[in-house]
Amino acid sequence: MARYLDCKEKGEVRIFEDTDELATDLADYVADLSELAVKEKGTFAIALSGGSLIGLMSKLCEAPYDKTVDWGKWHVFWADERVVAKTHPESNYRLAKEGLLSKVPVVPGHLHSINDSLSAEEAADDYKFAVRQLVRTRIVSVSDTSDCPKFDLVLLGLGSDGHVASLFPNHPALDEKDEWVSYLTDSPEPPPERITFTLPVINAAANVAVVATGAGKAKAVHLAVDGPSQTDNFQQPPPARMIQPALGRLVWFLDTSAASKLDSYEVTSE
Ligand SMILES: O=C1O[C@H](COP(=O)(O)O)[C@@H](O)[C@H](O)[C@H]1O
Repeated sequence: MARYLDCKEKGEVRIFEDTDELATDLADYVADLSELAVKEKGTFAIALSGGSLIGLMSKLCEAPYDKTVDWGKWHVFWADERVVAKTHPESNYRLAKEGLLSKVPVVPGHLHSINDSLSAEEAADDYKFAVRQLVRTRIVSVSDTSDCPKFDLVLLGLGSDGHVASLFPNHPALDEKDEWVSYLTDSPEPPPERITFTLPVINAAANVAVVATGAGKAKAVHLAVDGPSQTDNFQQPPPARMIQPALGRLVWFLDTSAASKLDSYEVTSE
């Protein structure tokens, strides 16, 4: 049975007994947002991350979602990508293609992956240009408060160091205020070359979900949701704590292990 915790500042926190229950709720959540966006504007612009998130989305390939989701209206982006060939084992595109996108009828031309023949810097510029074209043609909405794209949903994983997308603790990419896409050549986790949506873009989304499972993520979840204490001595809040959609809705999907160090929420329903 899932527990739902609510906090005005840090969004809704959903805690599940196991990853199977989490995956079922996550599939419902994505399918509902897809239906709403398609009804309202004719497309669903979703940004995926890599890592364990993709395995947790696998129920979307199964009944009823394989038939009920309007896959033809999906436009898929990557919140972060490793600057490697699309066939490389570290490619987030490859992970999503193999684990999800090759199993559902998404239109191949609606998969907005990076140009993997460019350098990290060029790939970031190129991706920003590609997103800009899709904002111009209204495939992706525009934020009500800035010139940023407003994705219908940005799905994020969470690193045990608190990173989201490829926004790592104390990295200068976290300070980016103007660019939509940043590049890294010094990622603390391999591979070193990556591109990532910046905080202004993630925080302009209509919906952001952070998905984390396992005890290895518990400290990062606590620091992101409850916030660091003074004794934690952080130069800067962990990246996941900086996910604060301006007008959008933030939902955390956690299993009990990842939620086990949370301290500051009151259970509102069961
Ligand atoms: O490097 C990355 O890590 C995060 C977290 O991955 P996980 O396997 O620990 O869930 C992921 O969200 C991000 O997209 C990826 O590039």
